[in-house]
Amino acid sequence: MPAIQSNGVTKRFGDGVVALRDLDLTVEDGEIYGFLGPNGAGKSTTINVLLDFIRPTEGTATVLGMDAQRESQAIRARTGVLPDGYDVYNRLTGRQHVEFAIDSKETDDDPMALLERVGIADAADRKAGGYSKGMTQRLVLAMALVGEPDLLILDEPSTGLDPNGAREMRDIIREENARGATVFFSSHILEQVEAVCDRVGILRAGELVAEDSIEGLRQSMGSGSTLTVRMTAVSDAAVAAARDVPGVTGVAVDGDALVVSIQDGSKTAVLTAVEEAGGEVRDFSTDKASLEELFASYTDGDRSSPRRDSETEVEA
Ligand SMILES: Nc1ncnc2c1ncn2[C@@H]1O[C@H](COP(=O)(O)OP(=O)(O)OP(=O)(O)O)[C@@H](O)[C@H]1O
Repeated sequence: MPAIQSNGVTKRFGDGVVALRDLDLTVEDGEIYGFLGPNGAGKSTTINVLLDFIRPTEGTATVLGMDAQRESQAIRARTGVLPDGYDVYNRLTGRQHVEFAIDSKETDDDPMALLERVGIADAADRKAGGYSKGMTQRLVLAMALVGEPDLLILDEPSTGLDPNGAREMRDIIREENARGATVFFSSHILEQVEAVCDRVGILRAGELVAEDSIEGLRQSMGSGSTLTVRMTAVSDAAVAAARDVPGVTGVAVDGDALVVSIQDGSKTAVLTAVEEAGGEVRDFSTDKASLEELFASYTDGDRSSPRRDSETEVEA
């Protein structure tokens, strides 16, 4: 049974904004799934539908095998949520926030142990209204961890965190997953996703445009990698030989180096061809398509504007 499944979910807001368009999403039990997309792609809207904070215009979703609309309370009892822009209670302390979550979920967690885990134990008895952005994010994470949830849904979990905080967040995601939790998190910070995810889905203007492992996405994009071959001297014969290798999509000369765009698997063939053409290879290196390029290739040209259509529905 998948941990999350959406079937043809469409969400229209007023003004004809189509935030989600026929979204079919499957997150398997036990995986860490990164939900990527530029601003306005529909990530938070998806999460809000899964948690029944908003209702889809069309389609259905299940979470932990339960209907997202009809069984939302039972879902939330087994899910830890870090929502986008959670408002803390200014006059309650961090410890009181966690105690509140423990009472709501009727668990026997130790609030201090949770605050320790997210790195804000020393601020436990300060009012949360005085917390910095990153401290607030850590506090909300501590609340999400209450009760060892089966599923963690984290909306942009690294927002406001310094590099140490972002690393600690990744560690916690891995620990929770090792304990058995499924983790679904949204992000536009690509390194976060690459570092921890089993699979990623890329959302663009409310549609899932790609879904795979990072490695799988790289391969399917077909941009392969760039092979830089440093030579004693670059000859026309070496350039021609490299160009003739199947899988080579481009060859440029940069000083004493050949810069060859290749599909995965063509590297050895290029080196052999260059040497057979009389070239002397001093050394070589490969650069994979960067994650930034990968992301841009799926989302370019539509950073913020969702599609619009003529049908409108005003959100209650
Ligand atoms: N309550 C609402 N009323 C009207 N439009 C909305 C509402 N909530 C979201 N939208 C619109 O739906 C689209 C998707 O927004 P959403 O917040 O889901 O994107 P996101 O991928 O989470 O973006 P970000 O990375 O900026 O948080 C946007 O165009 C947004 O303006």
